[in-house]
Amino acid sequence: MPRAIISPSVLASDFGQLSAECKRMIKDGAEWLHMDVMDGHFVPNITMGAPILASVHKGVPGIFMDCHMMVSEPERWIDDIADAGGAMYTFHFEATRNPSTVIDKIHKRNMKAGIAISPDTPSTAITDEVGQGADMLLVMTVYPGHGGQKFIDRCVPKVAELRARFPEKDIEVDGGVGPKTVGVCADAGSNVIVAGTAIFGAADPPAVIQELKDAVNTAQARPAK
Ligand SMILES: O=C(CO)[C@@H](O)[C@H](O)COP(=O)(O)O
Repeated sequence: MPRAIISPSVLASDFGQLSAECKRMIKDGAEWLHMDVMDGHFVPNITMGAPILASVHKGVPGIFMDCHMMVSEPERWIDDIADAGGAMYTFHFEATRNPSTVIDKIHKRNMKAGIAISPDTPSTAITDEVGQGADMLLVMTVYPGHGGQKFIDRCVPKVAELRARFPEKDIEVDGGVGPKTVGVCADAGSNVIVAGTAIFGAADPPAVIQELKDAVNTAQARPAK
């Protein structure tokens, strides 16, 4: 089973202090930083693009930028994000007709490729071929576009379905995930946990990061049913 990874969503952070907040998260125990790139078209919100990512990459040595591309034309930004230092490029299944082509292009730029599904997309939309070609599968547990939303429970069985088909892949969950909801995600087989509000809004962020990691490690240590 892949290792536990906590990827704080910087959407909930103080954008003016982005590099400092990313540095703090790494010090507090985060493996990755989840960078929410929104284009105002695929989702009803605009956040940041390659120039900001490049600046964060420069200011935070060793950062693994887990770039969640909530954009309409995922192929269009691959070069820019690679040049900015992106490590993982996760695009939405709903935004392309050629997921395998997008995955190939991401790999050609030496980034890991993730494919995301929104709450209304079934996990079975990700074929065995597409899933095997990707490095990570992202199950959105809120509708993409904003931080601070309520976790949607009905998305959890999709994690289990994907874990059964892809035992070696990273499976990420994102949206409304925190100490109260991480357990069901980890039990279903998710090992990459994105949390924004739950970490950035906490009185003790390192404790929350540890709690999320423990939930994944505990679920993985349980004997298979
Ligand atoms: O991409 C998104 C939402 O579109 C997520 O990354 C959220 O930003 C996570 O924030 P919380 O739900 O944990 O506050």
